[in-house]
Amino acid sequence: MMYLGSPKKSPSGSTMRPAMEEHPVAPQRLRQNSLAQILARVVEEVKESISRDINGAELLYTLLNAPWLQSLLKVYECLQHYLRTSPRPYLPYASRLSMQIQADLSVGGYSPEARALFGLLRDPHLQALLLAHDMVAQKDYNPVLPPLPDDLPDEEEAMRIVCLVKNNQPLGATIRRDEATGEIFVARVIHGGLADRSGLLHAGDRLVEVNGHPVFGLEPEQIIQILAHCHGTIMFKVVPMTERPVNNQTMLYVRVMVDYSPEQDPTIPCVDAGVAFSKGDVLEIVDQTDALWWQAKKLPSTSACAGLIPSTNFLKRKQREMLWFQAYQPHTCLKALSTVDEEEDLIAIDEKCVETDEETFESEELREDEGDFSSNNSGVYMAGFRRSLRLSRRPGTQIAGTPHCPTNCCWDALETPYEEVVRYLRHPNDTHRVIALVGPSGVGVNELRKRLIEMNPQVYMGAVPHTTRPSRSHEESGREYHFISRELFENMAYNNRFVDYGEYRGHLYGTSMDAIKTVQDSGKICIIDIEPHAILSVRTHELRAYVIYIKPPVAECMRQTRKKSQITTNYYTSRYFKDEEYQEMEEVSKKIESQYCQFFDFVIVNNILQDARDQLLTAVKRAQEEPQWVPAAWIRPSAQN
Ligand SMILES: Nc1ncnc2c1ncn2[C@@H]1O[C@H](COP(=O)(O)OP(=O)(O)OP(=O)(O)O)[C@@H](O)[C@H]1O
Repeated sequence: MMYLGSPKKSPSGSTMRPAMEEHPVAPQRLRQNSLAQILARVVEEVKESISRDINGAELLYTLLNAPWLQSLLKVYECLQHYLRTSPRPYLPYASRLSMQIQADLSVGGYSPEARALFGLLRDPHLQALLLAHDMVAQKDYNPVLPPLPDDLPDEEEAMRIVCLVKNNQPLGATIRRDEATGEIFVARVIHGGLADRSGLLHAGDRLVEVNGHPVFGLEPEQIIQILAHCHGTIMFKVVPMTERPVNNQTMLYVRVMVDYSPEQDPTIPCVDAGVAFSKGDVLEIVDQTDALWWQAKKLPSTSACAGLIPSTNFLKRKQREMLWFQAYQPHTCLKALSTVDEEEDLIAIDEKCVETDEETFESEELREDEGDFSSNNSGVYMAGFRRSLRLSRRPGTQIAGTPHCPTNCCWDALETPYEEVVRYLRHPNDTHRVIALVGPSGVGVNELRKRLIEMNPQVYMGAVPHTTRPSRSHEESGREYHFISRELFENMAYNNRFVDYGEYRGHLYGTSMDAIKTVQDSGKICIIDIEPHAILSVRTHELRAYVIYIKPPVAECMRQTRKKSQITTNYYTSRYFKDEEYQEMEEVSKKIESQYCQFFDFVIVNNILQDARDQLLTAVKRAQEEPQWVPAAWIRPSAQN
C-alpha cells in the first residue's frame, strides 16, 4: 500500500514506519546540500581568482554563473525532491495480508471494531483496490512480452511492426523489388504523407509482411493489390535499414520553366505521387536525396504532402533525349514540348526568336507608313510612346556583332528548367522595381502605359529612348528622345547598354539601361514596354523588373470593345482596326504566352480599358509593396540557376 505519514501500530502489533525510512533520503539531501555548498565555494574561490588576475578565472566564473547551469541545478533539485517524496509501498502483498486478517477474524467473538474491520476488508471495492496496489507495488505491468525463444539465431534481424490506419489519404510510400534477391524494399517515403508522418517507415526498410501476408518474391503490383484490399489498420512487418541517410537539406523554392505531366511520363515510379506543373509555377522542393526524383509541393499548397518531380538533371536529360530521339520516342510528359510545332521550336531554338519577329514583321506591313510619336499632355512630356520600336523588328535588323535575342532566353529555358527563387519585398530605401509591359502589337500596351503615367506623373515615368533619327523642330534631346549618332548607338548596343532596340525605316531606336536608371534615381517608378525576347535583359539584379503581360481578350470581345478605337498608321493619320487584326493578335498572343509565360509576374486581359488600367495600377503597387518570388540570383549573386 502507498503509505506516508506518522508511524502507526499494525493489527499484528508491529510498528508501521514511513516508507521513506526504508529508503533513507538524508544522504541524498546531504549530497545535494554538499553539491550546492561545493558549488557556492567554488564560485567564491573563482571570484577571488579573478581579482588575482588568474588566467581563465573570469571565463570559469561566467560559466558557473551561467543561467543554463542554474537551470540545470534547479532541474536536478526537482528530481531529487521527487525521489524524496515519491511514495513507496510498505508491503508488496497487501491483499494477501487482508485475506489473512479476514481468515483470523472470521472465527468470531471479537470486538465491534474488529467486526467492522472484517466488514470493510470483505468489501469488493477495497479488495480490488488492494489487488491493484499489489500489482503496482510488484511492478507487474502489462503487457507481458513472451520470453524470447531459446533457439534464437544470433544473426536474427530486428523487426519492426508498423501499424498505420488507412484513411482517404494515400500511404505516401513507394516500394521496389530487388530483382536479384526478390526482396521488397520501401523505395521512398513521400514527405508529409501518412507513412512519413508516422515516422516509422523509411526508404530502405525491407518489407517482410503486409497484414500477415509474406511479401518475399511478390511483384510490387501484387503487394499494391494486397494493400488496396486492406481496410482500417494495415500492419507492416519491416526490417529497418541500419544506416538511414540524414536529410539535412534546406527548403528550396524554384520557378519552373517547362510544363510537366506525370500522367504522360512512363518513367515516373508512381503516377499518383507525381506533381504536374506548368511554366511559371513556383515549387517548394523538400527533398533532393534521390538523383532522379525530387519531392516538391506546388505553391500555394494547403496539403502537407509533397509529390514527385524530376530532378534538374533528369529533366534536362529528358529534354535532351527528346531533342535527339523525338522522331522515334516522343516524350509526352513535357507537355510544352510535346506538340510537333514546339518540338520544331526546340530544334531550331534560334529560329524561334526570329519566327516571332516574322509575326511582327507581318503586322508592320499593315502599318508601313506609321511613324513614332511622343505625347505632351497638359505640359507633361511622355517620351517613348512610339509604334516603331515594337513594330519594326524583322530578321536582319540587328546590329552587327550583337545577338538579336540579347540573353538567348530560349536556350536558358532548356538549360535551367528550375530557376531558384526567393521571396523578395522591396525595402523602402531600394530603388523601385522596373515595370515592364509586354504584349502583342495593338493590344493596348502604350495606351495603358500612357494612362498610368497620366494618372500620376510624379510617381510613374517612362524611360527616354535613344534614336539615330534626326530630331524634329519641336523636339528636344533628352525629352522625347536622346538623339545620338548611329556609331554611338551601335557602340552602346555592342556593350549591352540597351534592354531592347530595333531599326525602323533606316533609323535605330532603343531603350537604354541608363535611361531606366535615370528614372529610378529620380525616385519614380519606371514603366517601359518591351519585346518579349527582351524580358531576360530586364530580369536582372539591377532592374528587378516586374513583368506584366497585356493579353488580348478573345477576338469577339475585341470587336465589341475596340469598335471606336483607332490605330495610328502614321504620325498624322489613324484608322479603325481590321477584323483580321483581332484574330492575328490572338494568335500572336498564344505564341508569346507559350514561349514566355514563365516570366510573367502578372497578366492583365485588356478588355474594358478602365478595368485594365485599374488592374495595372494594382499590379504596379503590388510589385513595389508586396513580397514577390524573384530569382535568387538577384538577392544572392552566388545563387545557381
Ligand atoms: N481596352 C481597350 N478598349 C478599347 N480600345 C483600346 C483598348 N486598349 C487599347 N485600345 C486602343 O487600341 C489602339 C492600340 O493601342 P496601343 O497603341 O496602346 O497598342 P500597343 O499595344 O501599344 O501596340 P503597338 O505596339 O502596335 O503600338 C489605341 O487606339 C488604343 O486606344
